[in-house]
Amino acid sequence: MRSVTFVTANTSKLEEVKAIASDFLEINSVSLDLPELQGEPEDIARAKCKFASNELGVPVITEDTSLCFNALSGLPGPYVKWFLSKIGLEGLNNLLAAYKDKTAYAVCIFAYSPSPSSEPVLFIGKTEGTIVPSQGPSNFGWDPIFQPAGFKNTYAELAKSEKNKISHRYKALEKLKSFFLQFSGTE
Ligand SMILES: O=c1nc[nH]c2c1ncn2[C@H]1C[C@H](O)[C@@H](COP(=O)(O)OP(=O)(O)OP(=O)(O)O)O1
Ligand SMILES: [Mg+2]
Repeated sequence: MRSVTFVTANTSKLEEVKAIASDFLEINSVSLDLPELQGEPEDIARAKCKFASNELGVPVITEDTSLCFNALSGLPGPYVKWFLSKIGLEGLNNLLAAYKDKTAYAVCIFAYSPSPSSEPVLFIGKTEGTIVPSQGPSNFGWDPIFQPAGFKNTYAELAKSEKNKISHRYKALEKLKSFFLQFSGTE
């Protein structure tokens, strides 16, 4: 089985990635607080991966997650971590108070780099949903306020196994899986 190092400081991410990808990937993990640019999510994801690759010199994957509100043209997007830590789940809800449109989408961008000299390859997964008042356990980020389309529950209220079948992270990892299967045995 292919082995990669997932570089992240977020243990909830690591847990989900292991649950979703362990059948096709041997995942080592390193916790580094990777610098994150400002800009488009793809550029942030690429830069994060390059930094990790240069630091470690082994095949790495990194991941950057955005939560995008349609009424706000995609904000807070990749900056949701800072919004969450400053204004919390209620503050995120309040950002939409002036708008009828409460729809949002979660985006996960995995980046893979086999070596420091390689350009990272990106795998993007997106799940549509709605922003709702906090419901369910506050174990992982903005899970209690994101209700995926077609569900009556938030990510936080779904069983982990259910979230992992429909999530932005799952969809991105499916693409990573196809890529690794296509190139199995080569780099
Ligand atoms: O499925 C998710 N469900 C709920 N919340 C989530 C999810 N996935 C990421 N999150 C949170 C974590 C952080 O507040 C922000 C993304 O920021 P992001 O930079 O990608 O994550 P991070 O800094 O925690 O870890 P890392 O070391 O991999 O950069 O959204
Ligand atoms: Mg981060």
